[in-house]
Amino acid sequence: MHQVERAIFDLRRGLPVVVIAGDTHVLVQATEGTAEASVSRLADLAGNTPSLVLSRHRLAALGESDTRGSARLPLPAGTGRRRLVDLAFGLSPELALGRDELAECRRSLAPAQPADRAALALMRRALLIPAALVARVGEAQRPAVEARLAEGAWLAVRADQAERCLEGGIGMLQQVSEARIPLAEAFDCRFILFREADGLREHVAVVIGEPGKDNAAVPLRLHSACLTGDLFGSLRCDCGEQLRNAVADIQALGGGVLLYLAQEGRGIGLANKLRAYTLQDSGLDTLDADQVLGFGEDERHYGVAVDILDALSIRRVQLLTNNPGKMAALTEGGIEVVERQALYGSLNDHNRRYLSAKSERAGHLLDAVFESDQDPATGS
Ligand SMILES: Nc1nc2c(ncn2[C@@H]2O[C@H](COP(=O)(O)OP(=O)(O)OP(=O)(O)O)[C@@H](O)[C@H]2O)c(=O)[nH]1
Ligand SMILES: [Zn+2]
Repeated sequence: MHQVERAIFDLRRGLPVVVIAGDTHVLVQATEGTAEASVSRLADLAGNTPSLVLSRHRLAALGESDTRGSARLPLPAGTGRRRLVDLAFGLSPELALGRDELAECRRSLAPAQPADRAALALMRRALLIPAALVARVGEAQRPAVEARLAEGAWLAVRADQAERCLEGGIGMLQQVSEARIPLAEAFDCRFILFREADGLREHVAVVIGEPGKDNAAVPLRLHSACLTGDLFGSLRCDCGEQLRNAVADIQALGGGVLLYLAQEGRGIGLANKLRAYTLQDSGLDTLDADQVLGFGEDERHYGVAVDILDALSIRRVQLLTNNPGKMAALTEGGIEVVERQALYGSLNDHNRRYLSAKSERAGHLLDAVFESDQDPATGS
């Protein structure tokens, strides 16, 4: 997997990487941050017309609703940066491209090959827009590509390894360091830092008190990072309040654990969350905005949380959440969720639409938040 990690860095820097599937070498490059002439440059390097690999969520946003997987769209020669962005993550591709051209694009879609799926997995892991420029390397260009690999200018990764990069290195989490940190809401706290095998992401377990002493279910909060809400108190979400309430609730329950997970923006990363916010300002809700960018409604994987709980010898929990998906993920990972405790922030004019989309479309258990909102006795 070492090559895969290095490839992720190259892709984030805008360099091409070579994905090898069987006998085929495919040049892969990120779509975001591409230069005007990227498509023709890639065509020259590979000796073949590049395609754009789009996720099934982006395809759905383009009106291709019956697709089951990602697909590859051949790009006309001379496709420029603007057109690439319109196709990969533009808000109104039918306006930008025109209805007929969009229909033509949809007709020319081809099912994704292993190298294409590997390219998309790399983009996701790199927290880039999940759309990839790909070009199959022709026979004539192969020696030049191999020369660049040999001199270390480019990296090569195997498609099957790259496809697995989203799984993380299961069971390879490293417990790195820890310290006592008293918090305003809970004095007796230890912060324990865990690093994923590839060194790309770090997660923190905040252990409050001495949980699990008496074999009781451990009060547990899985909290996905939200820089804007947790740190700055953004009113667009309820994360900051939930974070502080979770610490206070765990303390009141006699101690437990809060996992602060590096899953900014439900796993799409801060750059994409900011893009999604801008899309929401033009009328989309939180799920549709992520879909325009090519993401599913929730891109988080909780394998890392299960690994941390294993490292802390926690098997039975009382989970503080409104998200049934978190309960299911823990159960699937072999953790017994004995009980759920709701955990709310408060409603305001800026987060109302966000919370109602989570409640109505993503199945989060937030009825109580909206009921109290409508209750005249509360004055809100
Ligand atoms: N993509 C995206 N992510 C968002 C948006 N608003 C908040 N988030 C992210 O959503 C995540 C919320 O995390 P949590 O509060 O742990 O999880 P949850 O799914 O709301 O579930 P519970 O709070 O446990 O009920 C954080 O990673 C935020 O950064 C948004 O509009 N778009
Ligand atoms: Zn938030």
